[in-house]
Amino acid sequence: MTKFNALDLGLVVRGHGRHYIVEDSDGRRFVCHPRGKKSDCVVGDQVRWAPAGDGEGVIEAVEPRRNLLFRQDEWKTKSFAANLDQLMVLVAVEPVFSESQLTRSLIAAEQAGIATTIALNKTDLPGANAARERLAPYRAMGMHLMELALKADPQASRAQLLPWLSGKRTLVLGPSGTGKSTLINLLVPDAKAQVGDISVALNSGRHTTTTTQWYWVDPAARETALIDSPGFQEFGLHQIGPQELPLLMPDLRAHADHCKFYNCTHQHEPGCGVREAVEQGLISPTRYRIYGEILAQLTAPKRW
Ligand SMILES: Nc1nc2c(ncn2[C@@H]2O[C@H](COP(=O)(O)OP(=O)(O)OP(=O)(O)O)[C@@H](O)[C@H]2O)c(=O)[nH]1
Ligand SMILES: [Zn+2]
Repeated sequence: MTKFNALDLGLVVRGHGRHYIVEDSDGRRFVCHPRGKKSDCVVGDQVRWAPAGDGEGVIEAVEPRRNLLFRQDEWKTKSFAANLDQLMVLVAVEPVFSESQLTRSLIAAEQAGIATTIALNKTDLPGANAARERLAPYRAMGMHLMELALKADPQASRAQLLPWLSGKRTLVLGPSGTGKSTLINLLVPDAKAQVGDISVALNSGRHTTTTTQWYWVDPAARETALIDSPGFQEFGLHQIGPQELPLLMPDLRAHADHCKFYNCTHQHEPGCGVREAVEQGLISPTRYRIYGEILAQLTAPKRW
């Protein structure tokens, strides 16, 4: 309990630098300023806030988060969103996706305790089988996979997506060109309107592709949300300890307890269960290589 409990609860649906768009329980949106550093918030946060007139308000406190998905580059933390029910990592047959970025997203979600699905779009293209093969190790490690053709077969894609999304708050992450706009437009009929006038009023309409966007798939009931996060170049995982890293990769984790040394880094130690599994073809060499790359970053001295 805080002294702010008597205040209204609002949902942060967008951030614009130092101010945020907060939606009240009736779906009205207000431009809010946080009071002090303590109320720094991210999209998806529940906040205690008070109206300040003229469609504006003050955020007094951020409610405790269920989870927070973020990336941690060497010096900078970048939050995607909070209080998520699930994550969709959207990749496509074309452009060919980076397995390193995919793996990094999965590791961050695993650490944050957020259930993840990999969705493969553009399965109508001839490269679909090659993409499926690249995703086979992820399926084998127990990941949930979904196949889509958002543009080529919108009806089937919609029918597949809607029950999975229903009643949930789903963050969509994925590289540029995979079909995120197509996805939003397919499922959110008034997407443009939801990004809305407030952004324009703030003279920050230009930020709409560089800031996380909250969309209601069902604007009347407001129970199903898609959260669209802008693309990124780097996905740092500096929030993760080197020992923790293999435990966040299900395929490595399955073999890590066969190692001779309890603190095995799975790099060059004798009697390493992980390297044995790679040699036996039980762990994908690409995944193992990516593990080594991330580990090197996590154990390197900080650059000054
Ligand atoms: N063949 C095929 N093309 C698709 C499909 N879905 C989307 N595309 C195309 O892929 C391209 C990229 O789609 P967008 O929805 O703009 O992708 P985006 O991820 O929003 O890309 P950015 O705006 O760069 O972030 C467009 O030319 C789409 O028409 C599909 O199911 N099959
Ligand atoms: Zn080992």
